[in-house]
Amino acid sequence: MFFSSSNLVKSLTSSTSQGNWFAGKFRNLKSRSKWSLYASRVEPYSTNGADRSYEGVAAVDGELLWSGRWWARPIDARKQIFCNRSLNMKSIDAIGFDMDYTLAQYKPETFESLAYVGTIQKLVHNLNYPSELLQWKFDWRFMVRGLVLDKRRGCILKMDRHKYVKVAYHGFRELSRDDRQAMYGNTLSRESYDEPDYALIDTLFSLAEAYLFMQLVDFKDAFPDKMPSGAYDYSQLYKDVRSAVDLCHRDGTLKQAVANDPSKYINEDPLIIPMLKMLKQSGRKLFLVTNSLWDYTHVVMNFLCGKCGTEGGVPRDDEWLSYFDVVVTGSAKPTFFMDGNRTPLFEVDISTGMLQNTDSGVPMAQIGGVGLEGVVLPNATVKKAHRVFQGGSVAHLHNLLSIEASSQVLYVGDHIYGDILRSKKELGWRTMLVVPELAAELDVLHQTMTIRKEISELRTQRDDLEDSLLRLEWCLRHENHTDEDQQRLEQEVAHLRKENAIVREQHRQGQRECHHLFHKTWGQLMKTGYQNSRFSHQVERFACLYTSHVTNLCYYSPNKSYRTTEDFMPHELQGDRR
Ligand SMILES: Nc1nc2c(ncn2[C@@H]2O[C@H](COP(=O)(O)O)[C@@H](O)[C@H]2O)c(=O)[nH]1
Ligand SMILES: [Mg+2]
Repeated sequence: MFFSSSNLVKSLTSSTSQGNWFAGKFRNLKSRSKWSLYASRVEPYSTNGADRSYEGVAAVDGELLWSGRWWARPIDARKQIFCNRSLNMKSIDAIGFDMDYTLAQYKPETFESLAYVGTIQKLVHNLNYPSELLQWKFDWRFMVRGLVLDKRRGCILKMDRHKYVKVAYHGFRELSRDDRQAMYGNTLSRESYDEPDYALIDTLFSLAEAYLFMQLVDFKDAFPDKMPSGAYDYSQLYKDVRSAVDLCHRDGTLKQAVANDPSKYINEDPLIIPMLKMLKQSGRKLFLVTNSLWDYTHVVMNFLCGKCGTEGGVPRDDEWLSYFDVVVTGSAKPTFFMDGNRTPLFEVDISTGMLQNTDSGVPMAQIGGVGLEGVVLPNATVKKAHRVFQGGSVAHLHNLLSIEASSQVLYVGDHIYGDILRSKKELGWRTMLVVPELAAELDVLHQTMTIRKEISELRTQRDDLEDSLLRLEWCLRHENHTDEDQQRLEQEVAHLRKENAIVREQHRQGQRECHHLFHKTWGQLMKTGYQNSRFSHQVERFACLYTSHVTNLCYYSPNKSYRTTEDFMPHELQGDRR
């Protein structure tokens, strides 16, 4: 027996008044102007490039560094370094950097478009895809990192940390909840959502190819007869796109264009040199490990660190090399980090690009490169002072840097798998992930603070309403009442059901709209509903630190002890509910 009749009446009265309160809240939230106000103020897409406009030119002389006059706490959230695993920088002897999308932030609107157009040209000219593809347009804002591409079904998915698919598109058509459930909802045979049937969109390099794949899926559905003979299924489309993209990276399509005009494709960053100087001054050894080859690395690093002004020209300048103790190009990460990797290490002659095998001493041409035209390499006088390598393994690197324990190394990269997961898992290096999308995400988080609080309150109200309803339904079914009480109960149950449906829908809609303020298709990068997204789950597991931009290191002492925020179990988040 749960209630006496008089208790029941009391509880009904309180439920009813709660219902009125909901109704008021509902009206309040129902006024769409509030949402539209936010919608109009918030850029609905996240952008890959963090907004750096607030930095100003003074940064060049170090004034904005943590040690400068302008240092202030708390640090602007967009510049903060967030900590998943405590890290005392005093124990770090060597700091390494990845180059592409870590030190060099590519401009998505130009660089990804270049990759998109180059890939289409290869599909049409090398793989017999119809020439009408050449007219296709690319929306560089559409795709985001963290999505999973289902090669067999031609779908793209966003999932939560438990690998439940929460948003799914086939081509550019969103799957209904029922279709999504039918395709991905079988809890008994949960997929790993990994290669070979799935591809993770975990680097910013993959956004253009994911977009193109979805376009091809729609195209194949609409015009199956127009596809080239081999493209009989979606997986084959994916393979073709992949090989076309791969070729763009290898044959100079992308790199020659960047070398011709770096400022068109790469954001300048006046804080790179102050950051490197500051870290070097602190006594740390600095190294660069990039998958890019020497000539391209020189172009990009020269642009970032050289004194080439804002015209986009790249005058000869070798100064960037002086900030690094060791530079490894063509590193073939993540294999570079693997235990037992026996890849030979070559020393690069930086003035000719020729390779010298460090074991046999036989000079040879750069492996894997096409030779970029118009790139001026350093002259022979500087080559003795700086050591640049190609290939090799982490064991070579540890030797070159005299590293005894891998926990003395911090590596900063952008690729969760290639840079972070392997170096952390295989080696135990400490890691920092650069997530440029974070800056825009933090902006929207800030702007939606009030609205998210209200949605969370609505969620609590929904749950309370549901509990009240379940309770009354139970009483109706299992207890004996006078006819009069029975009638009142039935009325109340009917009333609560209505209220519950309204609040439920209101909460669902509010949450959906709020998510779409982050990105109109995929929502918040780090969340799916109330759960962490698969992407943020990986960030949490493998990146000791994460931040929106590599030069945010400028705002902290190189001896800082980064400490994690407190973990919370659900029961600790009860607040004053007693
Ligand atoms: N051959 C391919 N190269 C690729 C692909 N995607 C990216 N890249 C190249 O890798 C490096 C990344 O450098 P890092 O500094 O981040 O280690 C850069 O040169 C890219 O062009 C690909 O699909 N195929
Ligand atoms: Mg990179």
